[in-house]
Amino acid sequence: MAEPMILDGNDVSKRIKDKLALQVAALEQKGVRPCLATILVGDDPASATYVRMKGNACKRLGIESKKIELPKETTTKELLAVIRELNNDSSVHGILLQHPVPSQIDERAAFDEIAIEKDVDGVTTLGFAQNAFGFAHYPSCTPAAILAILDHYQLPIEGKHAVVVGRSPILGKPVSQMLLNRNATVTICHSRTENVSDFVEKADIVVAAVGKPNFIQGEWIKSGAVVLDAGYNKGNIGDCEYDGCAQRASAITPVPGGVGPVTISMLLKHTVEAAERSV
Ligand SMILES: Nc1nc2c(c(=O)[nH]1)N[C@@H](CN(C=O)c1ccc(C(=O)N[C@@H](CCC(=O)O)C(=O)O)cc1)CN2
Repeated sequence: MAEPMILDGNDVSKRIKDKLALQVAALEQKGVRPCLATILVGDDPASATYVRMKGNACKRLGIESKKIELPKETTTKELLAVIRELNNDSSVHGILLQHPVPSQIDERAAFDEIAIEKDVDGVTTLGFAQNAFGFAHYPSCTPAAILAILDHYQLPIEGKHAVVVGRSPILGKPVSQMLLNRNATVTICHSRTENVSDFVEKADIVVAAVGKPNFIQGEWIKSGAVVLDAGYNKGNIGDCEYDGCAQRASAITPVPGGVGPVTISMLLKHTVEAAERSV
């Protein structure tokens, strides 16, 4: 197989941010500065890194970021009160609660406390349902990034067999719905699927969203398939065994530099759009 096309997330991300810079400047003319509130609960170092990356990306684009850090003992009740306060703060356009939260917190209740118009991370039950019907303003950011990469490289979705490995509420499930809404035939594999390789072998588009380093093996990949690796495992290792998958794929996202940077750009994009809608 010829060398695959490398789907360059840093390039896609830069193009998105270049457009956003113009939108931010236009908002400034109207006296509006987009503002994203980030909530980090506890001291998980990876989560702290991702929140910092989001804050830095906001700063570079002229988006305000309001950083809220809560101790790991925070209760659900306390977290809900913080979210309610942000919902009522008209200077805040988007709210991001970093996942995962400590185990004593009811994460679903916390996500669902976010007002739909500020759910720029696409985590509420209502946002999820709107996404399933195909009219969400803000689909969750990694699924949106995967679609943005496919579209940027004009890789066809309609009629293709997409196999999504993983069924998490902010990644596997919503990306499956988005691919279905774009007329792909979608198969979802998960932790109880027997012989995952039997399904991946038939895929034209593979979305790896398992959370297990190097889980998807090169020999599972059909020749010419498009591989999107949404894994962000420790040590910047994706869910796909890259070298093996790249030997068979026609196009593939690297880790790092693939889906990750576009995920952050999607969060910025949604925040700017929320600010535009607030005017
Ligand atoms: N509320 C949310 N929580 C989490 C989400 C999310 O979308 N919303 N996603 C993941 C982690 N994540 C963002 O939060 C994330 C992970 C990795 C990257 C990224 O750009 N990675 C870089 C490499 C990073 C590095 O250099 O250290 C890359 O792939 O190039 C972005 C976002 C879990 N939680």
